[in-house]
Amino acid sequence: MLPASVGRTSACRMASMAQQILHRHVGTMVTSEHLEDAKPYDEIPGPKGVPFFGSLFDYTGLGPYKLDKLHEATVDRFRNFGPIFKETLAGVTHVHIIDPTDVRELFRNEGRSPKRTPIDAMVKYRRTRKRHIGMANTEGEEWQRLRKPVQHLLMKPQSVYAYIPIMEECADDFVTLMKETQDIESQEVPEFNHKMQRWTLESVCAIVFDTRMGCLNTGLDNNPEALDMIVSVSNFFDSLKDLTFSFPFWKFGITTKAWTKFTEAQDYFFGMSKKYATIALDRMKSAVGTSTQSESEGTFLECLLARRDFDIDSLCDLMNDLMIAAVETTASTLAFNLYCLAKNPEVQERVFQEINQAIPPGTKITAQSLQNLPYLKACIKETVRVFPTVDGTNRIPSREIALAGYRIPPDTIVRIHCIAGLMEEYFPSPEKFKPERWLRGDAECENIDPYLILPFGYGSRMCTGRRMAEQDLYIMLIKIVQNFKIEWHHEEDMELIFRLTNVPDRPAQFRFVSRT
Ligand code: HEM
Repeated sequence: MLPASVGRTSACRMASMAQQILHRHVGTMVTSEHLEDAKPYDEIPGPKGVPFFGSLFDYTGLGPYKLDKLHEATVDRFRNFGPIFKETLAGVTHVHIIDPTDVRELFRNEGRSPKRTPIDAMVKYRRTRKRHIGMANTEGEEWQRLRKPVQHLLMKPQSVYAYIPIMEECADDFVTLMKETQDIESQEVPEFNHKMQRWTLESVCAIVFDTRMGCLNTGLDNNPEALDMIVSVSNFFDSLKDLTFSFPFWKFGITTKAWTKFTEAQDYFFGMSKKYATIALDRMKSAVGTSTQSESEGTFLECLLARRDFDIDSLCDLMNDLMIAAVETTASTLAFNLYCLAKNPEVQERVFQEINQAIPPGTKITAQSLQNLPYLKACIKETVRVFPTVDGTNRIPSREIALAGYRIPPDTIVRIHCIAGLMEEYFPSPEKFKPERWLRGDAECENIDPYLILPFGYGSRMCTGRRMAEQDLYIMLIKIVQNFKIEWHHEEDMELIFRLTNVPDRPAQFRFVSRT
């Protein structure tokens, strides 16, 4: 189930890397306090490359790697160069780290307003529309201002529990859609990848837009708004990929087909956000005096609208950012989870038994019942280890620090990888799908370094949607496992490919055998 390159390196290179890792854990730990002992930045190893382009050609047909198998290339780079390497691609240099000691050190030095690289195409689009570049792309005090209210509404467990009923409603509708569209003979659900995206879109909009869009209705033709939203989301991701992986004409103001698609999709999102924000605002105005209007009571949208420090356009951009960040990541994570359950029937059976006990058929999901699903949660963790939907994040330290024994000057882009779980140098028997290792009390669990696998990033700038995504996944998996036995009846395994995030490399055509 693991990518082919894992475990392919020579024994000699692996032994040397294992030695380095061991030395770094038990030997003198180089931290920023040890800056004076650290080697110069220029000595950080890495591929040589050519002027300006760097090692870009390694990822084209001319080189050893494939861009859509970026995680394999990165594993190989770490094996060749050790736990830190430096690489230039098209004029931009990144330092890459993987060792938890270095990851901890970097986050320890990230300061109150951690800096991360923005998505340039989104910044350009927002600037052409004379709007704010958005929380995920901004930094400093402005980032803090935008993040604070969202943090409160999306990261506090109590706030996220309040979304359980609406998430359950969406998950029930998704199962109904599956049943209505399932092919009787093959028991597959046609276009299942696309349907999973419709589910995440419906669920995130139900919370952020405060409305049920109807993306899970069978007869979408009668719902042009939902249809346009689905098409716009898909156009947005396709065009963002085109803009990222081809020559950036858009940076020079040249309009291409991809740029037009990209801007039209976002104009559509903005229009929709404005429509639903206005509806909520009108509702709040007409309710003045009859209900509480506060920053902590009401729906997600009402709480944000009640704040005086948010103008309506910034709020709409924030709604779009949340929707964009949620759709593909959560849908791919669901696909990989279903795949792991299908490939490991005994694990699936244990999940089924646990769900049956915690949430007997016919009962509603509650915050309390979600506490009683340790094995399901361990399964999700194990799936994310094997299939990291987001392969990492980055930070740009504002002062000089030392990582892996090298000096890192301020403003260097340091990429933190989330693929250590695929490497035997860091993770025991990585080829085994073993949720048990994440169960509290398990000897292996106690030894997993908390900085080894950070699928949602870390610190004050970690994923704002983490709790929401996890809760949505628990609920969706509960519903699917309650209703179906999931089977993978194809000869070939599912793998991940890089498309900005890591997504399944093939249609997620499972066989769903009804349990009723
Ligand atoms: C399985 C699903 C998801 C994964 C794996 C994921 C992963 C990530 C990661 C790795 C980051 C970077 C964090 C860092 O730099 O430390 C991030 C940022 C972010 N995510 Fe997620 N995410 C997921 C779902 C969601 C959802 C559902 C939402 C919204 C409802 C969301 C909203 C955001 C936002 C707004 C940021 C930028 C935060 C900031 O810059 O302050 N994500 N996500």
